[in-house]
Amino acid sequence: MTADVMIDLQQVSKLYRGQKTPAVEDVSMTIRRGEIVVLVGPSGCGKTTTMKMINRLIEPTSGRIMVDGSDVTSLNPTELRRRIGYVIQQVGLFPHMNVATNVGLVPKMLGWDRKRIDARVDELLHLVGLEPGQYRHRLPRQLSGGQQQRVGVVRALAADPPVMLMDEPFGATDPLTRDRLQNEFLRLQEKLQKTIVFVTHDFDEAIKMGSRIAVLGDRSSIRQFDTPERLLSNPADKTVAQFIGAGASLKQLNLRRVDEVDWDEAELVRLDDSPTSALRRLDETGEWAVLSVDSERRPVHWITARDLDPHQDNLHGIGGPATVVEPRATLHDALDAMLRSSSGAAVVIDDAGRYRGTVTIDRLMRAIGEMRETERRRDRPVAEAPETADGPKVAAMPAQRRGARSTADRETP
Ligand SMILES: Nc1ncnc2c1ncn2[C@@H]1O[C@H](COP(=O)(O)OP(=O)(O)OP(=O)(O)O)[C@@H](O)[C@H]1O
Repeated sequence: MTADVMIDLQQVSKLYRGQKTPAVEDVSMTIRRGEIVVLVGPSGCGKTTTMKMINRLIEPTSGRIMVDGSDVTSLNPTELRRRIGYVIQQVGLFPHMNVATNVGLVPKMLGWDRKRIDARVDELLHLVGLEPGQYRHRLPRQLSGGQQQRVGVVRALAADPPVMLMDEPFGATDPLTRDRLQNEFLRLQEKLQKTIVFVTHDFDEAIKMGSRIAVLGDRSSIRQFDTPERLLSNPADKTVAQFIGAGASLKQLNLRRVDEVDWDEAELVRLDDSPTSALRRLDETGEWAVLSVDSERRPVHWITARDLDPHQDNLHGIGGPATVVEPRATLHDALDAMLRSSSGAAVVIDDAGRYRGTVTIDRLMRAIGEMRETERRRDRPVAEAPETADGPKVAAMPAQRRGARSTADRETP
């Protein structure tokens, strides 16, 4: 096993007691350090069984699983917990324990002293935007679903394991919260560089989260194991293509992020400004709307000439809502935000919610046009589109985006 490989499944099978056919049959897969590998496939195909064999929640019937060079069957439970964090959809927080106790559970089992555990808990809560003073003593039922999920994620990170297993970790949350949690997690991952196995039913989520995606068929057979870009552009067979579904080109909106396209500047007005001055700004600039911001420069409303009444004193409560996205959100998220505000623009904000720029529908259309053009170029004969040894070049995909991803790592068995 090379140093680059973190998890190695070697001809792994699982036959549950009393069953005639195995749930997982002869699966081999290598997962590299620092990548997020997503397992997707139809219900019952064996995703969860495959994942749970990695931390021995399920014992394989045959085959071998290596994690960071050690056979998992040789590791004792404490060692397994130290090396592998685990996050599940149902969160699995203990309801009678407060947030701090839940998060500190694994460090406590590992024998850390109180002070070290407390410091680690606070550090982790900060990391996911839960102010320790406010949240460490709350019980899980005193948190929203999204907050519970955040606590579930940091609990798995508590002992800083190099490997994380995540089983539909954001599945139980509403779409908006899910988007936010996904973005937050990707931001965390940029810093933490964990090796992650992630199970989901949702192909869009797979595209968004995965450095590579394994599309599984019956008994966890690997139909294709590839980068999201290559899965979308070169599905290995009809079944994979069907699974990806229609609109592969549009799905690529899940691959590009807001900070990879140019932003525009909105005309900003302050809430205390007068409607007359806002009208003047609209006239002078020829813009269809101005954006009101509060005293912290946080966006509030898009205001058009029609919204303005010169008899009012200020701009409080005037206009339609401005929907916002973070720089690491996908263009798909940005499109969602545009549609929700019907303003034709998503406002980009920083960590503190302050205005940074806008992504307009025109920019988005241009980005889609570029993606289409890249696809067309890719489909042309070799003489026109230079190919790598392993397949066609994915020219327009920014290579710096996710460290572990490369276009030359097709691994279709
Ligand atoms: N404890 C068990 N005993 C017997 N059969 C089981 C057991 N657990 C799972 N199975 C069977 O093994 C197969 C794979 O199950 P698994 O939960 O791994 O699939 P999955 O792809 O994760 O499904 P889903 O997406 O619906 O969660 C299924 O046919 C399931 O019925």
